Amino acid sequence: MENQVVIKCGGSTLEGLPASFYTDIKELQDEGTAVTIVHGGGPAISATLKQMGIEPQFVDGLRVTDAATLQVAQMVLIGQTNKQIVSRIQAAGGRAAGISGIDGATIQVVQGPAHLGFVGDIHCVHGELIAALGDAGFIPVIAPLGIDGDGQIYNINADTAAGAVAGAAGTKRLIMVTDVPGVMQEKDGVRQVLPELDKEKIAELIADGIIYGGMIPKVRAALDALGNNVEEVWIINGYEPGILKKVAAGEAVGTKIVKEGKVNAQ
Ligand SMILES: Nc1ncnc2c1ncn2[C@@H]1O[C@H](COP(=O)(O)OP(=O)(O)O)[C@@H](O)[C@H]1O
Ligand SMILES: CC(=O)N[C@@H](CCC(=O)OP(=O)(O)O)C(=O)O
Repeated sequence: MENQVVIKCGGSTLEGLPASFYTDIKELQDEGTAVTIVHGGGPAISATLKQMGIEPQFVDGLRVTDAATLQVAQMVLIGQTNKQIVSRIQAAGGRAAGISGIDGATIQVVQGPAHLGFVGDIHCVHGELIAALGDAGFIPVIAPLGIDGDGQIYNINADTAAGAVAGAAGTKRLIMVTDVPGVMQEKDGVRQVLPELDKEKIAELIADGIIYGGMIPKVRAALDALGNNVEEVWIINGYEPGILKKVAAGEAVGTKIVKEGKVNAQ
């Protein structure tokens, strides 16, 4: 299909996404857009870790992943979150198939920085399994785990995974669905959405602590995707009814991440 979109569903939103969100995904597919979903599940992983008496730890929005944490991440991402999304798309009348980046070595990684433990740096994306599912009429739903050349499994931030999948597939649009209306900054005492951001502005906002935590991997993955020929990256709020259709129609919603020097005056 000509028209491709990767939609990253953040774990922050999964419990609260309206049924219409999944109907919109099905309709986009019906209208001829090849939709691939990459999902997170950070809050659910953290909740399970806490139930087990393990305190979650993050560095710049990335989870420090020891062997026990990796097991929990696999259990939650594959066993819980992935199937939740697949079942909701199917309840909306669509057909979806859940995999993780482990299957078909779809997301090939190497060990990332040692202090993060089993967190993979993406080496390459093998898109054959995603393409095969799409060609057979299924919406691929991908959990953010990867595998190295020795068969070791790694945890991957879902924003990073989505950016890499979009870049490898030559996708036009990457839509990051989260629980806030976009990247926000306080202006005149009011928190406002920044409609456009480029690399320079993002670096400034991270340095000033205005972009922090889980928003850091999101904006970094957005910039990486633009560097890999993805044309448009959006950060939007999944709770807003009809938001996917608004993006598809080119309406100005959320924050659009643009290539360096292309930011419009605000
Ligand atoms: N400048 C910012 N504007 C909006 N949200 C921000 C900003 N900086 C950090 N955040 C945080 O990033 C969160 C979204 O990232 P994350 O929790 O990882 O969500 P997701 O699970 O959707 O990936 C927001 O809920 C907010 O707490
Ligand atoms: C390495 C790393 O941070 N992995 C993430 C994977 C899930 C994720 O990214 O979920 P969200 O999109 O909901 O944040 C984690 O363990 O939380």
